[in-house]
Amino acid sequence: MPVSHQSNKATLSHPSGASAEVYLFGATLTSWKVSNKERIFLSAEAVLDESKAIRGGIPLVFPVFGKGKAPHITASLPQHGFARISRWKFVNSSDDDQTVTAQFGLDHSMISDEHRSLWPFDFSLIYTIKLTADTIETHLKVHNVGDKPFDFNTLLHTYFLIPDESKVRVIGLNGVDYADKVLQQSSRQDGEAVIRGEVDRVYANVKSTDIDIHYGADEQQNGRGIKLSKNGLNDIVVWNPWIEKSAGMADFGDEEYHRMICVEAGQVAEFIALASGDSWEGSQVLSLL
Ligand SMILES: O=P(O)(O)OC[C@H]1O[C@H](O)[C@H](O)[C@@H](O)[C@@H]1O
Repeated sequence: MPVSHQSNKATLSHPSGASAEVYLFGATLTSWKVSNKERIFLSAEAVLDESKAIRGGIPLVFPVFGKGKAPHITASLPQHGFARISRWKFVNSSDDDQTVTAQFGLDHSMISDEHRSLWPFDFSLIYTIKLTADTIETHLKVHNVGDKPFDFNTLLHTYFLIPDESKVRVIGLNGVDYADKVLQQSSRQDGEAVIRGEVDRVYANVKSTDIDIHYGADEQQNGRGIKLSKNGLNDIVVWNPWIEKSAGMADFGDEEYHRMICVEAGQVAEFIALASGDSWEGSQVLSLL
């Protein structure tokens, strides 16, 4: 079966051997394997019992990035919103010669009463995952099905599994202005982004559609890296928690920062306003470099 189900997750299997795993909790993609190698980081300490957001994979940020700021209505929502901590439903699957597709859905009737009272809008999200022999696409559609407009942020918070954080290079951000959340200042990227300490940056309006994550280590064994191609998503967040933040996270191993980098495509620098009846779409395709 190209798409098989357990009570809490779906597995996509491509005839080439590529595969992906998606938990209904958050519609969090937790694994993407190509050539028998895992490409996505999932913490060994991740909590998978639906009591908190999954640490790793591709958590879906919606409708707010980080903590919302008063007086905006998202101010009382949990960090990164409710989509990643809500149970989605499986919508359907299909496959043809090239592609295995699975769709997941979340709407206002499915979130907790608390979240619905804090964010009282009628919305529908459709998350489509398309797996080919050597790529994976994750596509989000947001539909305002109510009679009031709403604002939202969204982000595909992708954790990449990398061989060595000290060697990774993120290319495609040169000359882009970013908010540095560690130094609490604005800067402009000069050349490639690297990890030499805690990094938490929001790059706004990234013109390049392609962001290349070069592993820079053991190419023979690991491959060169991953290309992230974004569509309809303006911003890129780069995050590595480094030593102290890692030690402070219960669901993240102290040394795991060596083996991950988050490069996250989304709409977070500004809210998107969605009028009644309107919809919005954004996606990314991951491929091997
Ligand atoms: O710990 P979480 O709520 O999952 O957030 C993890 C990280 O997400 C993003 O990358 C933010 O820019 C970071 O500031 C945040 O620490």
